[in-house]
Amino acid sequence: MRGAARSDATTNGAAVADDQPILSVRGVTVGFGDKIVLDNLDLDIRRGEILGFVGASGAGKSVLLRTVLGLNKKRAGTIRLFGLDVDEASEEERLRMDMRMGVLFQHGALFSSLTVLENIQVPMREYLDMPRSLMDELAYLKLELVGLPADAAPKFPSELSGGMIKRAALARALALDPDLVFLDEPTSGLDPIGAAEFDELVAKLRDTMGLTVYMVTHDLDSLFSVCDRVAVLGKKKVLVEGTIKDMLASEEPWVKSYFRGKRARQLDLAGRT
Ligand SMILES: Nc1ncnc2c1ncn2[C@@H]1O[C@H](COP(=O)(O)OP(=O)(O)OP(=O)(O)O)[C@@H](O)[C@H]1O
Repeated sequence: MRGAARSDATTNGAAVADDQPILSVRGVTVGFGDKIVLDNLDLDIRRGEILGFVGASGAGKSVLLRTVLGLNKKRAGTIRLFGLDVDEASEEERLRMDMRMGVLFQHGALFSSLTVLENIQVPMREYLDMPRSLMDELAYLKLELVGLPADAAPKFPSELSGGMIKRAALARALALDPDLVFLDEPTSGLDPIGAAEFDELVAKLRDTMGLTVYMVTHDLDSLFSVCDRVAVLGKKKVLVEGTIKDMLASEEPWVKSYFRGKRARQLDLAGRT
């Protein structure tokens, strides 16, 4: 793991030791009506790692993400974030947890009626009470962090390329200096060069800021180039988890066809490990 390990004097009073998962999901069941989407699912994310989360379309990757973020209700199980059980957290603790997480959603990445600068400032306005000039200064720093020029600040999302939109959305996800970021299909819709550049940026941020990254992706290149570990969702659970080498060695049918199937062979990914 390349990420910077550090002990965690947290702002919510819950100390997470370096070797403890930053996110721990145990026995989580989620359903809608009589349809069970996730059944008794377990998952851990370790501090400083980039975890790639994959699975067939409709397997429930977004449902799990939304459940972790508190946007979907679970029927059973526990979710611990930063060492705290989310169900036992006080309102104030929950707020502080929220401030330590950044999210880049697959769709609706930016508010179309706000400029890039205003988009980045949305979480600042929501959670922090600071003067406008300081917010501007911080937002420009975030722009620089994600490799966007300062002249992107006054632009509206419709004036940006797909790659710039992803970067601006990442800048917004980083607005509050989170410890943990969730990226839902961050490279979808980007050309291969744009996608590779975005992957490099994510790895650089993890290395320099010690970020922990939970990345939902279908992008085999991302999985091979930046993810430390991969978790595969199937049959309503995490079917297999481990390194890319573990994925390449797995005989689980979906994992085998995904990582050693035609597309993977075309990309000659196995040769890169
Ligand atoms: N609010 C909801 N109400 C009812 N069913 C839902 C709801 N949200 C998700 N589902 C269902 O849960 C299942 C899993 O959906 P989800 O969006 O998590 O899949 P996914 O793995 O993220 O797929 P993709 O890779 O295509 O984005 C789907 O069958 C979906 O229709």
